[in-house]
Amino acid sequence: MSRKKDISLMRKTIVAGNWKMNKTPSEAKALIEELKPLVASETSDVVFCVPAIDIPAAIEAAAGSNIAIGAENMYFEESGAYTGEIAPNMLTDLGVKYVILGHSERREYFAETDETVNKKVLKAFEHGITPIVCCGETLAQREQGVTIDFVRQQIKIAFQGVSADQAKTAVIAYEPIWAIGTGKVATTEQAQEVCAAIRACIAEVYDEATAEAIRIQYGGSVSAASAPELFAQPDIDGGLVGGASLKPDFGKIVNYK
Ligand SMILES: O=C(CO)COP(=O)(O)O
Repeated sequence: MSRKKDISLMRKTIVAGNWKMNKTPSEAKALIEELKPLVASETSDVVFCVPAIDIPAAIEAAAGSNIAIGAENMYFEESGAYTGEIAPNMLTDLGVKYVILGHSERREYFAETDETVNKKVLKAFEHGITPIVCCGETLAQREQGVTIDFVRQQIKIAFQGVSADQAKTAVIAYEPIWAIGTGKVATTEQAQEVCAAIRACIAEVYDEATAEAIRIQYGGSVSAASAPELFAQPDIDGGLVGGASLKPDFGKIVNYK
């Protein structure tokens, strides 16, 4: 299914940084102060997803700017005996607006499954937090030619029980695992092909209007050099940026036009 660029213009670009396990609270404050003027933008939504312990400092440092603060993970219960976990209401209490769910590093190192990702997605919506739902294939899966089937399956499970109105507000991040932190960015064609397939999957599960509204990011070694071409693709509405989100280059990625 191919769609015209003029349709994609209706979706506002969203560029999110994923800091991963980097920066102490005081370093977070300093970095946000440094990047704040660089990421000012009228055309893109800008999100900094930071380690949970950095959230209060990040919220304070970002106050009055266009930066929204996101979390990198959360649990799917509001309270209870879940040592070490962070509840959605703890995040909203601080002013968190977004949460990354199902990042491949969480799936690989912390045993997250499509089913736990789905529970978290439902909980995020219940609490008014916009989920950034991650999906993406391994290099072996790409070489076996199963990328699209695999990603479709991840998305279908992640969105089980999510209403069309909720799905319209969600963000999906397509991050091929082989492109994360490797400097090996997917080609524009590869990224566009899978993002278009994700949008077609959303159209199948819901309807065209939902598919046209949902925002789909590409992630995996996004840089100031690769962002303009990637983000100009009809089905790519911005990026989820790791390493480059910790540097002044992030400003160039946000203001890629
Ligand atoms: O995992 C990523 C963002 O979530 C991508 O990381 P890099 O941009 O460092 O490759």
